[in-house]
Amino acid sequence: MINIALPKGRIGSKSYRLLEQAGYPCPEILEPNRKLTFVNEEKGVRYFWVKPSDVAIYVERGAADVGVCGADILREYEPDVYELLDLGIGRCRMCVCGEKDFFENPEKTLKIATKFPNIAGKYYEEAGRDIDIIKLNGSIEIAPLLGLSDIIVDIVETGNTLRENGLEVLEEILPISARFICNKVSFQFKNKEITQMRDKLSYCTVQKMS
Ligand SMILES: Nc1ncnc2c1ncn2[C@@H]1O[C@H](COP(=O)(O)OP(=O)(O)OP(=O)(O)O)[C@@H](O)[C@H]1O
Ligand SMILES: O=P(O)(O)OC[C@H]1O[C@H](OP(=O)(O)OP(=O)(O)O)[C@H](O)[C@@H]1O
Repeated sequence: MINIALPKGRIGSKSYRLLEQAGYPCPEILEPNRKLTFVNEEKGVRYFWVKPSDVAIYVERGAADVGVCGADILREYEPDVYELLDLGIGRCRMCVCGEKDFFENPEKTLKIATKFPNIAGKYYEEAGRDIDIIKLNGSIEIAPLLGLSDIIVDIVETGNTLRENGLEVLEEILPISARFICNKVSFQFKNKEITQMRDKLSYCTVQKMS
């Protein structure tokens, strides 16, 4: 049995559809609901729906063999897992954003609000910039408007949230998409099944792009 952790939320249904196309359906799953685990005995898979930021924890600790996780989470928490495939869904960008007329004073500590302190910290560390990171859990775009921070480091997809709040992208840090990840021990002991799943997913991903 292969245990698969899927993220609830934005990329949840898309991830499941890909797995379904790859030949791993669970008849009971229509949309994520209050039941959080689903088994398809015939195909030998068990799905779990968990918080997007928890997928990597389940996989790293072996509670799930494989999972679908955004590259933002992987770069932020750096879990000890294998990244087997870029699934090409959940595309967005990690960016530095600020007010349109933002002027950076290099003499002053730069205040940065973000959900991603590790990504933001590393980015500015490389530039040798003196920074103060303010960790928030959501509605990051409000921080510069209220003077809590000078800028933000956050995910940008359509850019609508930035526009609606009078902000813009100042710099792009990294492109993001969902990845198929795998527990290191499972990759050794369930190698045949997991490799087969990766290959079938890869085929579906390529088909989707062409
Ligand atoms: N506009 C977007 N905003 C945030 N994440 C996005 C966006 N577009 C794609 N993603 C991807 O979708 C993943 C899941 O995002 P989602 O918004 O469902 O969860 P979340 O609200 O960030 O998680 P949590 O509930 O744990 O706070 C992200 O990790 C990212 O890789
Ligand atoms: O470019 P866009 O398409 O507007 O998407 C980007 C927005 O979506 C995410 O927030 P989310 O909706 O997850 O809410 P949050 O404020 O609770 O993080 C992200 O943090 C941005 O605020």
